[in-house]
Amino acid sequence: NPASPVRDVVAHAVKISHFRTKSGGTTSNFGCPLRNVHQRQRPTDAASDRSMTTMMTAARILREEGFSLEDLQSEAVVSEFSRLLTDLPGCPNTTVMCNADDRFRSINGTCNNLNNPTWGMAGAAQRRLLPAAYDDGLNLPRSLGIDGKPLPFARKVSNAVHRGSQQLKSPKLTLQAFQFGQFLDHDLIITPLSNAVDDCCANNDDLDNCFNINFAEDDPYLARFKAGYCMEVPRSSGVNCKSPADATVNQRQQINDITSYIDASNVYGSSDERLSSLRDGTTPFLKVALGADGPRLPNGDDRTCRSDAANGIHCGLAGDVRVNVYPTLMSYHNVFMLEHNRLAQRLRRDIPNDEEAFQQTRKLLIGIMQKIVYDEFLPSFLSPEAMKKYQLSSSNMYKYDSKLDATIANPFGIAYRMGHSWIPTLVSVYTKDFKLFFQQFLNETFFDPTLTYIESVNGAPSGMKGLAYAMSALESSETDRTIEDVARNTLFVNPVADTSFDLASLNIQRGRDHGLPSYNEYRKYCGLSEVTSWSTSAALGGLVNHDADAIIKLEAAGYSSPKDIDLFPGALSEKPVPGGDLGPTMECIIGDQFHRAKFGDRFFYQNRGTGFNEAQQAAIQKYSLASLLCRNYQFDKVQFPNVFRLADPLKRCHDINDLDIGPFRPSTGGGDGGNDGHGDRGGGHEHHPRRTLNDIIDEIFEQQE
Ligand code: HEM
Ligand SMILES: [Ca+2]
Repeated sequence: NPASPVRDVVAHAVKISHFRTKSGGTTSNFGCPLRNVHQRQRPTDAASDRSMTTMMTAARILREEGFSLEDLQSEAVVSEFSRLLTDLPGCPNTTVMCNADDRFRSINGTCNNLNNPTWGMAGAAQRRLLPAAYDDGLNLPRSLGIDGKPLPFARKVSNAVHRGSQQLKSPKLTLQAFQFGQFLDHDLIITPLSNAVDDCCANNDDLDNCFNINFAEDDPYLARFKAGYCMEVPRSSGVNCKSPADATVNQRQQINDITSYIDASNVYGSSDERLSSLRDGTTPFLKVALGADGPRLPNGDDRTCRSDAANGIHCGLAGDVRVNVYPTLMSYHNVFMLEHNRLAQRLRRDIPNDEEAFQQTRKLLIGIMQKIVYDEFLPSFLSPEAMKKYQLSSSNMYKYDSKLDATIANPFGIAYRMGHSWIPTLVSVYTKDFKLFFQQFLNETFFDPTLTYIESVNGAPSGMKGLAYAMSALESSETDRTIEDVARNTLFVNPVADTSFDLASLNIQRGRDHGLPSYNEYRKYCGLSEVTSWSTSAALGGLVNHDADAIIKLEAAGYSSPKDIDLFPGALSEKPVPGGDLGPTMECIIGDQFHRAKFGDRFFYQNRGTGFNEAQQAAIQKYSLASLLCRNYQFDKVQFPNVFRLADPLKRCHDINDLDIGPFRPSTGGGDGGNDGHGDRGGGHEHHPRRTLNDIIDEIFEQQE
């Protein structure tokens, strides 16, 4: 009877675990660079991570004692774990109560799907497309190939596949695509890291919590990565759950800490607490700080970036915790926050109730974000075939499908890192007429908001705006398997500690950490041919999706079988689908996720009941990111209608219409005549005798124009 030794065994494991992790828990800023990126949102997480470790240790002991994987799924074992380990992170429970009449989406994504209220919520386990391929079937990272030989080191794959000619420019995409791409990612997913141990390099063998990238040989490109160097990689936090792909097995699943819907959670946060830290009291506005060049993102905790408070350089605060990672990302957070306040200023005149005005503004901004994603961003790099297959264009008929789970797919979190290929070598600040003002190596600016503080004096652009001008003046890096050395060799470089990171290696390692099966398995999942041979003739014959060079590089990476290739390097090496920038496996994983984020979102802007009516939809569809940038950052001219497309002509902002706010007014439903882009700014105080900080800032803003 497998139940009888359970108590003893689990108790034993608990003891071992407490001994091992007694020092764990707190994270200090700039200790572990990756923890700074993936900052946790809940204070109790370290305890949950330790309980998870205990459970996994106990599971291993049980297996050594002859328990099968199936025994471990038994009610007796599962309930004993939950009894002893009160902090054991649970799978999302399904007892959330919903009100079907709620007019606005919840802040944490619950109750979007009324039959499955936890779908897409913040804190949900990521959705698997295929059963996990953990070494032990439960928890340990995928480290072995199909013949049982170890997979090549992630860094070795990175050197062979992702290193290449630097600074090749995309012939199609402006740098706006790169930055909006990351900003959008930060609306969709953040995978929290295990906090069970503080120092992963000192706990290299603790595979429950750490999966460092180790070097057994001299690295050919950087002395820093010498034999024995440990690139510190905490594992993603685990929850012990069943996945939809393999509903019979409880196994380690990864979490998404933010809402999976495109709901501007990067602007508003994914919890009430975060929203209330961002909102200006109970007014319809978001908080701002008063910068030298007008309102800007409010100040956050100065320990969350390389701040310099003595010189007025502060970290920013936004809906997503990664706002400070990189200055142009911050510039995007900033412009969407400003847009919220601009729209709120216009809407509040007709909506006297502050809460209603806030929610209506939020809903409108989300609609605008969705329009930009589906009609501007995705078609700038997905093939027409994928756009059609996944019905991504707003011109497709819309019908909400309550059977579609929009929860982020685990492999999407790896595949969508294709945007790392767009990362440029330099971060630039340009003037309004697209002349270079300042340039710096991108990796020198990580976690450093200084560039956003450049003041607009003596011909200088303001920092937030100048970063945005540069993104229209420049190209993204070419969409290919090459990742610039600023991210591949010197990501988060620390010359004092003599440490550095490689983003490509991390993407590969993270896929193995999550137990993602090989690239070949995803090809099969997507209905594509298998990768069966290294021979270039076979690659060119049977595998028309590969360029010959790619297959040689993948072989040189040291995989013993082509069936072992990891998802990220394999899918990023594919030959693009005609008319698009990505190969068929990327398009399959990314296309399906965006299909779900559209048709599986009950509050999608095109869903008439809960979204917008026809006139409102039409107004949103006429608006554009180009116009939004014009209004808030006072561009002179910008690519129009699609800022992501290099080929689109530069149009003067003066000639680009503002959003027609008329259809969003509750009573009139008529046009507002505000299409000159200026007409609707002033005089918004009649209905609101109390002047908010935003009113004052707005006045300053208007005086400057
Ligand atoms: C300055 C540019 C960028 C830097 C420095 C950067 C850095 C990072 C880092 C350090 C991680 C975590 C890696 C790990 O621990 O596994 C990450 C994750 C990720 N990145 Fe980037 N990235 C950048 C741009 C982009 C872009 C342009 C995109 C997409 C268009 C993107 C998509 C993603 C995605 C989807 C993840 C996974 C997020 C999660 O699950 O938590 N990133 N990035
Ligand atoms: Ca979201």
